[in-house]
Amino acid sequence: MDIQALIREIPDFPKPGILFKDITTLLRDAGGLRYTIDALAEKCEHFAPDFIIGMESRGFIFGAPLAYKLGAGFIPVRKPGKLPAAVHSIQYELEYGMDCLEVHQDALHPPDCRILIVDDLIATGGTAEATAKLVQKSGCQLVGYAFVIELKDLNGRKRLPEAPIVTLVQY
Ligand SMILES: O=P(O)(O)OC[C@H]1O[C@H](OP(=O)(O)OP(=O)(O)O)[C@H](O)[C@@H]1O
Ligand SMILES: Nc1ncnc2[nH]cnc12
Repeated sequence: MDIQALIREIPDFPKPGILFKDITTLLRDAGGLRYTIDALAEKCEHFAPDFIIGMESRGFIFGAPLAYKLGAGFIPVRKPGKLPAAVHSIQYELEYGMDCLEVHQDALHPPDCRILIVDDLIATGGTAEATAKLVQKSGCQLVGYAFVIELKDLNGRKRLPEAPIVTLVQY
């Protein structure tokens, strides 16, 4: 299936010069959504993750159903002030600004568990890099990354700590 045809492009959002890849048009297409989750599952099965870690908010949309399909648990990484228990925090740079991510301190265990990072899109790689640092700090095994979309010109994959990267659509 051509899922690229279901991803809408919006120029100058949220700032001038950014060509925004809008996944809402993919998500509302039942066949497109199912295909996307199934394709991610097929490409990620061999990672045999114990947990998928997904970043707020678009990482939740793909991370949770992928965890369900792979028989893994799901760990949310959230924007500041949203998680109720003690957190680890990390600051990171976006294609269009700075942000911070948090994860529950007691979520990443046992120390030898296998973690797959999942998000909708990799641009500069800042979000995934920050999440990888949270995983590595915990001592858990980072087994891979999976993204629906990769913006190749931004070279995000160069910033990621060593682990295989799966992407479905490249621009
Ligand atoms: O590779 P990067 O340059 O870090 O950019 C990619 C990140 O940017 C977007 O999230 P955003 O922070 O816009 O939040 P959202 O998911 O809540 O829309 C996207 O969902 C990725 O998480
Ligand atoms: N160009 C882009 N489109 C959609 N989400 C993004 N996150 C970072 N850059 C983005």
